[in-house]
Amino acid sequence: MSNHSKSANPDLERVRREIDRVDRAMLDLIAERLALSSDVRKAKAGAKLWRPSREDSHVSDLVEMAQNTGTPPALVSRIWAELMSASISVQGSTRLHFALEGDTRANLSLIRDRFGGSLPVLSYPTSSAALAAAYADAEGIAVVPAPGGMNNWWTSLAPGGAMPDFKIVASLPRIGTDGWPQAVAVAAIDLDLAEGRILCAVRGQKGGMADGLLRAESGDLRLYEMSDVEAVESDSIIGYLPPPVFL
Ligand SMILES: C=C(O[C@@H]1C=C(C(=O)O)C=C[C@H]1O)C(=O)O
Repeated sequence: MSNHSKSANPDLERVRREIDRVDRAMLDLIAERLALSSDVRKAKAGAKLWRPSREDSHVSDLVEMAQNTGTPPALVSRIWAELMSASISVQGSTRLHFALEGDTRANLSLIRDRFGGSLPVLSYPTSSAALAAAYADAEGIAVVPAPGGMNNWWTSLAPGGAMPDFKIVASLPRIGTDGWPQAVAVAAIDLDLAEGRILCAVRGQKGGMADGLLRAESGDLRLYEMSDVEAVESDSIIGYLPPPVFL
């Protein structure tokens, strides 16, 4: 395209050429990153493609590195959400199955912030429908409202429930909150327990769990957030949320 301001504003032209140079370099780096993802796929050989704990700790490291340059954490999280989902979509057929109450537009933007725009998104009227669809899908991820209040779907993850190998594995939003998330992602993934929040479902503990933060209850089941893995019965663990990344 011709540019009439070319000679009129040499400073602007110079800066634009610099931006073009940076963008070309980024394009090459993106291609290089996507190519590495195909190598990861081969190396994984049958294991689950999506590793939320790797993604969250990676974004957390990047946010820390970006502190020196003033790049906003939310931007780092969103850009890498796009890059990582793109690499998963290159790798396989991961799909998101969501049921979120309230404003559809706000819910979709919550999902986009965590998963980017590359993965197929299917919506369902209820959390249990979204969970069932994700459960029946080999690489499915359910996105449902965080446990608490009327949200009792988590009881099916508890011992004796219908989906004992399903686990709560990620918080939405990923960053900007130190409290309980708005929504969580649930998938059949082995947990990598680290310095985060361990979620346990226990039955009939009337007195509560020492050091546990009660997050939800339904019938005689209670969901506690624990910080000490040593204090937890391993078969009560129904999820793990990474340490929050602050804005
Ligand atoms: C590439 C991998 O697979 C997925 C994609 C990632 C990425 O693009 O950085 C990170 C974690 C996984 O969800 C990996 O496990 O490293």
